[in-house]
Amino acid sequence: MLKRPVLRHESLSDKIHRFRGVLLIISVPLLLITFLIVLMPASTPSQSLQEYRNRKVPSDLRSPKSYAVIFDAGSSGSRVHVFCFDQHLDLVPIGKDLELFLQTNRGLSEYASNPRDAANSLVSLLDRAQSVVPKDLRPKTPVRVGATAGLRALGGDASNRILQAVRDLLKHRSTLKSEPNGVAVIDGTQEGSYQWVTINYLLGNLGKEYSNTVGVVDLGGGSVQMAYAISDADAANAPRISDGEDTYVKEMFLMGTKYYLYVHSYLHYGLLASRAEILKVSEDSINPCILVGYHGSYKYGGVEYPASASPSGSNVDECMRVASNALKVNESTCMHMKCTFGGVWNGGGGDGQKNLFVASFFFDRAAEAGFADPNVPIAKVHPREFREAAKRACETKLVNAKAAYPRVKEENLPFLCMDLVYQYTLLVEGFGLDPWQEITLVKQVKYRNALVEAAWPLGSAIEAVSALT
Ligand SMILES: O=c1[nH]cnc2c1ncn2[C@@H]1O[C@H](COP(=O)(O)OP(=O)(O)O)[C@@H](O)[C@H]1O
Ligand SMILES: [Ca+2]
Repeated sequence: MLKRPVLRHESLSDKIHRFRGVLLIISVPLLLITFLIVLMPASTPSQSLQEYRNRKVPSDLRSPKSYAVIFDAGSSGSRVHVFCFDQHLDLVPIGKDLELFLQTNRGLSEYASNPRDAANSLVSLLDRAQSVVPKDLRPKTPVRVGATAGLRALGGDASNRILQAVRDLLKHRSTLKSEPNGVAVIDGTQEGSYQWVTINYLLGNLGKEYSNTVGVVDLGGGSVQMAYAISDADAANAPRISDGEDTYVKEMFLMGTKYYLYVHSYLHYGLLASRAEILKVSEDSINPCILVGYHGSYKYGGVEYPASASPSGSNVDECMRVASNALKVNESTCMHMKCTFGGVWNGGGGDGQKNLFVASFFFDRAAEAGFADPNVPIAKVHPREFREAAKRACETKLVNAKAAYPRVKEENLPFLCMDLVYQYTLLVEGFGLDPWQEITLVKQVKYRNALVEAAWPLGSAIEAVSALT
């Protein structure tokens, strides 16, 4: 035991001399720890997921449950997902469901000139999300806000001011744990790879060989992503990219397995953005994709495009020609072995792409057009069904459209032929799929007898939670 110091003035060197034994005992382990920290490689989030699954953490050292709150600030609406994981990184119920999922139908980018209103549009989602996380776990529960194509396209100052207002909101209105870069525009590559993780996690594919995983396509309002696992050899031969471009191949460690993911996101080619691209390439305001009887305009990203039907009505073949021009399928030069569209490498295909899970607007429009059952979360279809449905829609007059398509929202009716043609053209001419190949349209995936949204936030939650230990 240390002796009580006597009350007298000692010089620093006297003190060091007197406590040299203690100092030696303390400094040796400290030096050792410092040495280890310096030598340890910085772990990436995906590495930590592998470590998380492989490491045995004594259960008394960690709370048995970890929550994650993920906001998806999409171009056409904001959503919040709350997940709860056990120690094995399996989802456990929150109430009677496996996730809390809520949404608004106005994206943050629609409040471009008013960052405070943008942030306030998340208040009700935040309050509900926070209320399902037990109070004592809130300060340990990561909260992320990932903004996608809407803020990506808005860019610059306006986007930064909105993100800052959202950070302020989280700080003042919640006790959840903010991460340093937790409120941000996520890049398309991240969005695509999270979507791949979500679907393959829910299907129980993580940890299997790459050839037993499924590929994903996610058609949002502003952008569309494709992601699938490729072989080591294909990854090694992937085209080099120049500065400023997104890399094509992302390396991920998941459940003890290393994957090479081919990922690409096409900004301006989401379903709502594509309407603007299609209207831009038709010579005048007359467009062969618009239902006869419509004379008006289409507003996207703060710009208004004149949009009117041709007197002879919409026509599936002519509309396909315009859609194909909008995709620049044949126009741009392909510098790689094979391209999708716009000069983008196609990833080489292979086993990781043979099974495709196609999400978001593909499912919605197929259900609205009547060839996917809206009450079942998954539908197996063929790309040609989009063309067949398009043909029927293109032949419909606007006056009859409401009765023929009761599920379609009023504002989308004039564009139904355009949307279905675009979806077919994107799959077949853009991504090069065989019109007769079976694909799976997916809204939700069944996981332990409950349904979970087939969207990227779960992939982000898995990453956030695995980085906690
Ligand atoms: O959690 C989800 N579950 C099911 N569908 C979703 C979810 N999140 C987004 N979607 C689909 O994506 C469409 C809109 O895309 P979003 O607004 O996210 O555009 P973005 O991804 O281009 O930013 C929605 O209409 C819906 O079909
Ligand atoms: Ca989205």
